[in-house]
Amino acid sequence: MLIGVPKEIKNHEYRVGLIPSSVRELIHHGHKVVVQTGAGEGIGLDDRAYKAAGASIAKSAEDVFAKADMIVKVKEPQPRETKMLRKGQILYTYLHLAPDPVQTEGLIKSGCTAIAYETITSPRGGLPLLAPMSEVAGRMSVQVGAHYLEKAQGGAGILLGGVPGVAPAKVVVIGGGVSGTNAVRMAMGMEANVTVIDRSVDRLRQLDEMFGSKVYTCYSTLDAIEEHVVNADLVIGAVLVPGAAAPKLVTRKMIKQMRPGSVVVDIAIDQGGCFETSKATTHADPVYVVDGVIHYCVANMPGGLSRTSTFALNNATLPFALALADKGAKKALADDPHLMNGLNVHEGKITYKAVADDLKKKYVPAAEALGL
Ligand SMILES: NC(=O)C1=CN([C@@H]2O[C@H](COP(=O)(O)OP(=O)(O)OC[C@H]3O[C@@H](n4cnc5c(N)ncnc54)[C@H](O)[C@@H]3O)[C@@H](O)[C@H]2O)C=CC1
Ligand SMILES: CC(=O)C(=O)O
Ligand SMILES: [Mg+2]
Repeated sequence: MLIGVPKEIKNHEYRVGLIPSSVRELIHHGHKVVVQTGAGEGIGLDDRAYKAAGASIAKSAEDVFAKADMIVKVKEPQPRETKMLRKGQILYTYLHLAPDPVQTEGLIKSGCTAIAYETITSPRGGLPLLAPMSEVAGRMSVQVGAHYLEKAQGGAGILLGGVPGVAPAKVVVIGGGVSGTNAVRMAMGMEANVTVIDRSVDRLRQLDEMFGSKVYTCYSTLDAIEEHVVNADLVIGAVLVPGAAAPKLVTRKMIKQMRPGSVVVDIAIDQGGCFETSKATTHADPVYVVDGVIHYCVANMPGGLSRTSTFALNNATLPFALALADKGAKKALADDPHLMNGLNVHEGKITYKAVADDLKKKYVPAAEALGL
């Protein structure tokens, strides 16, 4: 199979779909790889490194999309990329379709086979291709939250950990999954006062065992969210209902009651966000203020730590890239129900139920769409 890697074009996105060592693995399996010139240069992976791994270098994204049987990317295709996709071509990348009718329509029209990293599952549970980026985003959320709490950034001028004799900041993490747990870990490390809210008691029990008495665990109800959010200095939104648009758990009224100069970081923004006041921002212009509260809603946070993130992502994506290349989409999907859960759109049909439901579109089960 010919595998193509275009340069990412989303704002300040320097991650790349395949690193040279992944290219080498694919070539070792008998495949060919074409990489757009400069695709990895933002993170120190230049064309020479790709050539040394056995890839050929293409001058443009058009070349890559025209030649490749499978496109391996990081972010959802931008409109000018979607236009280059075609029937029979595999697109393997993050998609986040539920809050994005325009992209979904583009993928339907293209006829391509679109496999979303974020809905592939694991026999051990969880979302193994989302997890590494959730780890990055969760850890980063506390770093950016601390930054925007600084006075010069518009924040309240509060140090997360306080100092002896001065109380630490109150950090509230909503959603205690992968990103939430990593946020908790960092906030604890900075000695903040940390509360984590989840709707899964099992998850709260695990967090309690993991972190002990230094973290307050709280069951997710409207009352609990309101009580903790209005008193917080930093709120991190980290919920997920896989594939579906994020529930709006924090209302505008709650935001209004927070102290001015407090900060909210909506990690869940790629699924539409869990604050009523959230709208997606970019690394170039990451924050805005609503009712005195700073909102950080960057939809590709790991893009800001692009080198670490690219290597972490490749560790998770490579096994499935190899399966897709070795067997072709249909057989690879048929052989592995967890990869099959990644199929979101195939030949014009939406094959992921939560996406179809959220967009009020027709759902066709993946096996049926593939003719299995
Ligand atoms: N902005 C960015 O750059 C990035 C965003 N993400 C996004 O972060 C979000 C979270 O991802 P993960 O941590 O991997 O998900 P996860 O599935 O590991 O954790 C989600 C948690 O949310 C909880 N939850 C669901 N509904 C809830 C509710 N009503 N109240 C409280 N808790 C609730 C679940 O019980 C679960 O523990 C996803 O939307 C993901 O796409 C991930 C990486 C980067
Ligand atoms: C998960 C995701 O959307 C990202 O890493 O950009
Ligand atoms: Mg505890």
